[in-house]
Amino acid sequence: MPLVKPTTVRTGPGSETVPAGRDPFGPDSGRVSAVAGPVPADRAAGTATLLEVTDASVVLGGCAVWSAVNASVTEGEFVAILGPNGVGKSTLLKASLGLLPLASGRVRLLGRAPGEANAGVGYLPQRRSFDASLRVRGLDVVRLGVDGDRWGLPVPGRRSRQAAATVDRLVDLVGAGGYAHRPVGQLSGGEQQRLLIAQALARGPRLLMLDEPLDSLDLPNQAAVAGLISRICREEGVAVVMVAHDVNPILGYLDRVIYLGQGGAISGTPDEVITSETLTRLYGTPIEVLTASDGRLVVVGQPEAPAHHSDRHARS
Ligand SMILES: Nc1ncnc2c1ncn2[C@@H]1O[C@H](COP(=O)(O)OP(=O)(O)OP(=O)(O)O)[C@@H](O)[C@H]1O
Repeated sequence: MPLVKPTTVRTGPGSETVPAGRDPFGPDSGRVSAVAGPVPADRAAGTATLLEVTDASVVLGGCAVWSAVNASVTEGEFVAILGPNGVGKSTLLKASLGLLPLASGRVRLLGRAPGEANAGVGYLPQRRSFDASLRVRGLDVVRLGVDGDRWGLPVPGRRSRQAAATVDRLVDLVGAGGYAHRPVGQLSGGEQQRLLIAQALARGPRLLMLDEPLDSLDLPNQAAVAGLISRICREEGVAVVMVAHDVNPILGYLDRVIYLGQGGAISGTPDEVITSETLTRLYGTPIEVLTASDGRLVVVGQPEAPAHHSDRHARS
């Protein structure tokens, strides 16, 4: 029987999306300005359920990736999806977005069926990087998030100015002003990641879904990008669901974690979930969680992914 501890589901006032072409942070947007100060406490700590996964399962290539998963994300929360390689962390994001089908159960994203509300979600897929020879500027990468759906067609003057202003605000927000004019292929991994986060914020999403945004960054850059994501969550009121291999760079910022194991998931606060007892129960094998002298958590004995999942990235 899968080990699943359903998360608390709080209900709220439903959802809305920002129509394409409107400045997502403009005065009529209902959104918090990308350069404004902290959001009011009631907005940052809202009660609307943005993502609700109920008794869900996904089957890929004839094999169950996970089943009977329950999880939720509430407005303003910072939630990490954790677990070993191949356990289905990216699959949970993709199924939530309607990019992969559910075999059973239900997902509601911003109060709607998967795929119906994606304009209100900023999604950063796994392992995006730019070829070193790419001459496109960082600014243009962010701009693609604002009006990339127009496939290069010219936009009227006022909308073009609005889009440029939005790009400027987003570049400031992620601290990329010093290098956004340079070709993106020449930027460091951390700089590229900041620009991609700005792109994901371009439509003024209520929810950011980030798939291993700290992957392949060095420790100082992991800390800096983790701090940036937390600031976006707290100050802009954008909920964050982030897939991570290592919880340590984000541990101090997290409201909750969803820990995936073979057959199910457990969610709760990091203190509740990342314990020897809970992970041993999830994996059905002895797991030890050790705390290093600097406060970092080390999970010992975590099982590897099932063998049939070894070619996962080739097919996703
Ligand atoms: N399109 C697909 N067809 C068949 N199997 C797939 C497909 N996409 C993913 N899988 C399998 O589903 C499993 C879960 O993949 P997923 O990428 O979600 O894992 P993950 O936990 O995010 O892994 P990692 O930590 O390595 O990124 C993988 O082992 C993979 O082999």
